[in-house]
Amino acid sequence: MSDPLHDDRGNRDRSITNPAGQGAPLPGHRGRARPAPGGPFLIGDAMTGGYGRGADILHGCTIAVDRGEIAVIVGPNGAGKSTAMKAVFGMLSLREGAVRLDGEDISALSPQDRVKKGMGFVPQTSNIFTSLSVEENLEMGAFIRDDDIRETMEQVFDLFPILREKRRQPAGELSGGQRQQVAVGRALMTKPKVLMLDEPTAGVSPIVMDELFDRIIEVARSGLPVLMVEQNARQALEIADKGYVLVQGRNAHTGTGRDLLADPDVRRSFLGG
Ligand SMILES: Nc1ncnc2c1ncn2[C@@H]1O[C@H](COP(=O)(O)OP(=O)(O)OP(=O)(O)O)[C@@H](O)[C@H]1O
Repeated sequence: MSDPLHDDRGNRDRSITNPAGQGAPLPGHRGRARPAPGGPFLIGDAMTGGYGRGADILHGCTIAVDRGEIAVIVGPNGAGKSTAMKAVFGMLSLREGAVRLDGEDISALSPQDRVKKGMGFVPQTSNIFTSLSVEENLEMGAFIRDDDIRETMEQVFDLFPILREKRRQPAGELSGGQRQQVAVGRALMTKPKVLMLDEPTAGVSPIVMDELFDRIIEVARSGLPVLMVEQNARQALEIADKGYVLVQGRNAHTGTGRDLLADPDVRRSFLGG
């Protein structure tokens, strides 16, 4: 049992405490997880709202992530998972509820201003520029910065070594899993304080999914909280410190990943028994 990432059943260790000396600090690194002084680090609190003038999609829905955590949002198709993420990122206006980042109410800010406040958001689709090279995509990711971005780019290449190898290739020529790495890397280029991922493993093979999850764990271990939506509920809950099951825009179940995986109700309704 010398591999720190696996337990004796071959499962990944879900704790995200940074083992001493392991790995270089990642973009947004803030050291070891500290307890939150006033509520979660990022919270979309009791959010109610929908798109434009349409009917409400979210009904008092709450999602949050704390420092040092991976929080995962799961639920059936159309449950409002992506909508909840978009609401936290400021892409739809809420009729009720609030979004707070590090204790500050940011509900009135535009998505771009939320990026400046430290949100890194990777949307589900159209999350890279296919005609630009990998390196150019990463440079575009740093658009809000006017300091030297080389160190951050090196950190992204350390996290995703294949991107260093393919840095001059058009991103559109990469495999699905590699494109997702570009998308996550782009978000990391802003040196965010929290990373939000909408279905980072959409359309990739189980092996690639596992690898992406490993990298996401590594990001979280570096001290950067990760809030993500996932279709692969069981696998995602296995790496989640906190899980939210949404149904029809409402919180149906909330708990640690482990608790939700063990909950007979959750198992029956969402995990196929
Ligand atoms: N841009 C939009 N304009 C209007 N309605 C939308 C828009 N995007 C999503 N919806 C509606 O909001 C509801 C929730 O969709 P959403 O994409 O948030 O669900 P989801 O849980 O992420 O589902 P999936 O797993 O299928 O992606 C659906 O009824 C959908 O039709």
